[in-house]
Amino acid sequence: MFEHSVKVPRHYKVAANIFKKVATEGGSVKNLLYDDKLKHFRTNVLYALITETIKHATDIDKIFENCGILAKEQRLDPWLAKILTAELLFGKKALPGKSKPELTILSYKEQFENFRSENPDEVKSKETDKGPLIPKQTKLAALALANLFLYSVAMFTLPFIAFFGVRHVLTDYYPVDQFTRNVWSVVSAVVVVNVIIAMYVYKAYHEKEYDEHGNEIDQHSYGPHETSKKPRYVRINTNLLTTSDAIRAFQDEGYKFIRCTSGSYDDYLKQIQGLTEYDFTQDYHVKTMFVFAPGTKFHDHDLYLNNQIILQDKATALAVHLLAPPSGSTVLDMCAAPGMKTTQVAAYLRNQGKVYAVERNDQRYQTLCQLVESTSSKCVETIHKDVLEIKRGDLDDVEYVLLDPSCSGSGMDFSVHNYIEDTRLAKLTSLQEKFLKHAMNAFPNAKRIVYSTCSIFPEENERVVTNVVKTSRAKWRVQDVKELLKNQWNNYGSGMYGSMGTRCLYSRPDTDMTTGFFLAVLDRDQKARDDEGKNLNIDDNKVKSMSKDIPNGKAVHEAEYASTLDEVSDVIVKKKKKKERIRSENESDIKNNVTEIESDLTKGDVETKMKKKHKKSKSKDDGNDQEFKQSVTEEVIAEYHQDITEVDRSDRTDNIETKKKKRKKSKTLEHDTGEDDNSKQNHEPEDDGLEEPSKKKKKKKKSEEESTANDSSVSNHLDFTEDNVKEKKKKKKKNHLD
Ligand SMILES: C[S@@+](CC[C@H](N)C(=O)[O-])C[C@H]1O[C@@H](n2cnc3c(N)ncnc32)[C@H](O)[C@@H]1O
Repeated sequence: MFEHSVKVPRHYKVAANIFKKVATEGGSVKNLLYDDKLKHFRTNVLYALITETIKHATDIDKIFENCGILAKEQRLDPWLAKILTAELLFGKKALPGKSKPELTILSYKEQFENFRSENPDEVKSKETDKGPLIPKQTKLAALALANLFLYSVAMFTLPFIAFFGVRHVLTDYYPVDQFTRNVWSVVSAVVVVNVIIAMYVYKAYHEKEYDEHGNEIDQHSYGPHETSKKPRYVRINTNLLTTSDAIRAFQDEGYKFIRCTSGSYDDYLKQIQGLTEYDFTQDYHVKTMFVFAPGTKFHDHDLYLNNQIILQDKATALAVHLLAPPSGSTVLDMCAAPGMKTTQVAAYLRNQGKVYAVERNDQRYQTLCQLVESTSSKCVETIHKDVLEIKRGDLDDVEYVLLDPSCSGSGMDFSVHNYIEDTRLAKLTSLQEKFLKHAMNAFPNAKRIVYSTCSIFPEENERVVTNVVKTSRAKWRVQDVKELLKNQWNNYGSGMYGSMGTRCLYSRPDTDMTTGFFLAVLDRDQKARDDEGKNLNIDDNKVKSMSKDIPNGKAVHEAEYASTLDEVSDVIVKKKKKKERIRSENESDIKNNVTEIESDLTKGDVETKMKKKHKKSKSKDDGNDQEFKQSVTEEVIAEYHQDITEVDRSDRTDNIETKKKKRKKSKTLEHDTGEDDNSKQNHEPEDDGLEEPSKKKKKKKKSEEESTANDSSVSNHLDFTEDNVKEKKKKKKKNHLD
């Protein structure tokens, strides 16, 4: 049954019109295809279809005559009928749609076939299917050899001609000595040799690439470092176009939609390797993404120019796929420009919710804004800022974090980036760790972080993740992507970094047919989140007010704190004991112990201890030696702060010494500034944060101050405790005066 509403694919109609013009008015197919109206059609597909029809026109006429199809099917356009028949019998051997003309031709298929087999002499088309006498590749090879021959002839003749020519001219026309004559002759020969070499190099540089079938590979349709094997991935911007409309539009242009027939990722990989230039299929994981044959052009395509489709690699799209923020949620893209993932998140959220897209670099920020605007990513709020300056309390509503920091880009083309200086790599990894720590600490309601890079160096990947997660006091867990992708993936992180490494994903050009990419999914431990929430309720405002009074979490120098000396010392002793106990326990218990330690410093405990110590100190303070009291207070408070920091550090499973060394090293490296990295996703230079020393020094100082004040929950806790101590002291002083 045909459906009246189903239209004939547009490229068949266009082909029929051109075929009719060529047949009735004359003219060349190529010229007729150079029509601006056809710019978004795949002209090579149209060309192939029309020439195939012309080639078999006599055979088709005979077949039609024999079947009487045109007499029986009065409403069937004969030109279209011939195009469709050529496609069915000599082209793709199938008709994709369910339009009336297609179904009519299909209903005659058997008769057509019978006639062909019964009249092999009349219909010779099968033989002509064998293709040209000399294959395209052979022609190309012959051309290349001829070129080479030409250059070698030039190389062995022209320098001699130059040498003897100049010598002859100088001898006959210019009275110069023999030495000068020889010099000029040799110079001219050398110049000619170099000119020939330069021409050869220039030609080689601009040489077109051909695939194994001899078809030209369009180098502009790939990214700067993409290999010819990589398919063309097209993401549908579902803010502007539905996937079903996209499928229809591609079909209208002559592409055949190939459905993935089996349930496994491996079968899908086999399938996409066999895609012809006429086919496309849906990506196995990201359902809003379609896969076309390598080299498929889209840069002039209307859908691309209208931002309805985005040319984005599949691997990078996995980051958002695995972040999986539900519609309505709040997402932070920490390093957003040019905005591929930002706009993908917006589409994923169906523009419901919020996406904060942060970018530091001026120019890249402009690009980000443009892409956000043009893709109609309405739920995105762009923020032009260094993301490390966004502090706890600034974006507390963030639930999902996308962290795609600057990296070496080694995944874009291994051959180009397989060498990276150790110092540069160290600088990058130090920054990447800093970003990840910040993602973990500055957004109290964040549930999931996806950390990704387009690097294939484990130092920027598994090592960053394991180093940082180990210090997160069991608050964050690396999720197993194998489970998340239901076992339908093949490349994972290295076991060298333990199970955390193997839970991460790699996407590899040779096996996954994408750019090289890494990603890790980190989920906040639910219990830690609840605890954090409680802490936040208590001290959120206090932290803010204290941060003004107590810059950088340093000790407070108030004289009235004197009488808390002993009390604070008690706390320190207790904390030291706990610290020892924590060290001896295994990793899974660390969280509970830390909570225990923290509870030692809660308001109630401190209050009770203060009351006790107040009595003691009152008797000691009878001498009213305020100066002495003040200096000792300062000493003890400083000791108290140092101790808390120590406990915090020792709680971590990392070796504290190594960590200190690392910190020291990374600080030095930050001062050793490096040049800006070049973005692989955009032509603008990517701000990788490795900038000049003077700027960096200032920024480093600033960010150190901020990170001390904001980075860890311990410093919040510290502020909170100090706040209570201060309050208690005020009360105590008041009582004392009374
Ligand atoms: C790998 S690119 C991000 C690509 C982006 N996620 C996408 O999919 O289109 C890294 C970006 O982070 C930006 N960046 C580097 N340091 C930053 C910082 N401290 N704050 C905000 N953005 C930063 C760089 O300028 C660069 O644009």
